[in-house]
Amino acid sequence: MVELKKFTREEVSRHTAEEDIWIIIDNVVYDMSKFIDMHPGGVFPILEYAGKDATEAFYGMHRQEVLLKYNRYKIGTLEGETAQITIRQPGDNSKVPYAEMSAFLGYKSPYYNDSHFRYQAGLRKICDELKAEAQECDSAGDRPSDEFAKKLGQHHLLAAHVGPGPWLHNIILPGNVPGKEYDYFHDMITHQEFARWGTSGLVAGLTGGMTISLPTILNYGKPALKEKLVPLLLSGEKRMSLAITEPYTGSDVASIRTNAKKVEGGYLVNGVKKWITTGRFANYFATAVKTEKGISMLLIERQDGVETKAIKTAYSPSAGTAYVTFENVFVPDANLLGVEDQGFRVVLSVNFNHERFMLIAQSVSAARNAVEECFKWAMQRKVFGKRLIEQPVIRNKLAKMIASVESCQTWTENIAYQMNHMNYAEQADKLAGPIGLLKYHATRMMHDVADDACQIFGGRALTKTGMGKYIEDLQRTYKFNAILGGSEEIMADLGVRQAIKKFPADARL
Ligand code: HEM
Repeated sequence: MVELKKFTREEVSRHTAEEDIWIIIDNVVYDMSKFIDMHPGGVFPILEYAGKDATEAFYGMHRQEVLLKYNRYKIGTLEGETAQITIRQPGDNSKVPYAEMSAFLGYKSPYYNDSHFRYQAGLRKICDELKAEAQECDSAGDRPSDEFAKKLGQHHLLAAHVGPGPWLHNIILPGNVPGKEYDYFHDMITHQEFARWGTSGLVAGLTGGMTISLPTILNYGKPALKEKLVPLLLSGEKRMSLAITEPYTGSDVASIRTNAKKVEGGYLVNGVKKWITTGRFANYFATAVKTEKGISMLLIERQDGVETKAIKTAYSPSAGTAYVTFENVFVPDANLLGVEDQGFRVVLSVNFNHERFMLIAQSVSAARNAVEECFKWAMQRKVFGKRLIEQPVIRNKLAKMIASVESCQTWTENIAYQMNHMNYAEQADKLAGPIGLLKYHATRMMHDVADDACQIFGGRALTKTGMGKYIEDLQRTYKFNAILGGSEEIMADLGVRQAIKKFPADARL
């Protein structure tokens, strides 16, 4: 590594002309001469700090990542002074209180073992390294590239999104974790780490559609279909969507109108599907159709007669949310998933418990990220000569945010523990209600956290780049988790109805 030059503060103070302008941030000296005319904040703010220490002013207006991006203007460090501010490196866990799950901040936990810690550390590094690319794609609204999807595939992270199961058994996951060890705590960590990107649209587009649709092939696909498609989907070479909802019907699967007419060797499908995540760029659609005596599930490959149109939603077009039209599309018998007219079973294999668990983990993580953002901002932002954190109203908002995030995390961990120790049938019997209630609670929590975080960040929470960019994403997109995978009202009602079923007939006040 090249040793940086050492300067005294007095030496820096002599570089104040526009064509020869130096500034100090922490213990580092930057030469702004070539950058000043390109500075997005204009020439004047930099001129004001010419030759001076701009640390406090800089951190009042920029995220730390700006320094990493413009590292090339660094020319030296201050003689005899050490850094007071740590520059976060890819893979680092935060040391800010409540910014990580407590077990990852040195607190005791009955749940986590070495495999979970190793996995989180390995995954954090990968996610941090891919973060800038993910954020660029999400804000441009682009289709996540094949190269990007394949990077996830190479680390087996598409397979990890689907949850614990045999598809992970012969692979090694980040942190050198054998896939066989992958349990619902690893799974929770997967969804939490990806949520830290603050790109809910892109994550939905890259992983969401596949996570909820692939189980239909894994559980009900014919062996030849499975053998051919699963490797392509888990490596990121192909994309897949679940196509159930229609303009006429959301959760009410029985009322779908997309129709499959039996013809020789297969089916002829006609109909429309709406709100299909990943649909705009999916190669395959696990599609609910009406057949002669019931609902069936067909795997439809993109071909002539399949049209996908983007639906403009509040989150990034990278989600690939689509309106899908099937017009006289021939689907061979080999692509029937499960048994004709018994598609409900296949729909159930999508495992709504797992989908909801994923949404819960993402919600808690996005809210926890907001806690860290707000805590840092409140500590460094000065208004009327005082740091924000010195205002009791700000501390009160932070307290509410922290308490609600921690309570949701603790409940999520309890659910993960139950999922680890119950088979599918027991989970379906005992956990549908609690998971429904937790999803309802987690997204209500997100609503409150997004609201408080916005008030703490002010106008910056309404700005897509800069200091408040994560808060802006949270407040614009948190409603997706409150609606997708079962709306809050349905989740809350499901929780209580399940509890009523288990209410003892002999219980009285
Ligand atoms: C290494 C030195 C610096 C670099 C690389 C840099 C870079 C940037 C960048 C990339 C932005 C756009 C940020 C965004 O959208 O979030 C920005 C905005 C800005 N910068 Fe700097 N900057 C530097 C130093 C300074 C200093 C010393 C000041 C003095 C106070 C300053 C004041 C501003 C202001 C006022 C804005 C606009 C902020 C806003 O819209 O809220 N910058 N700077």
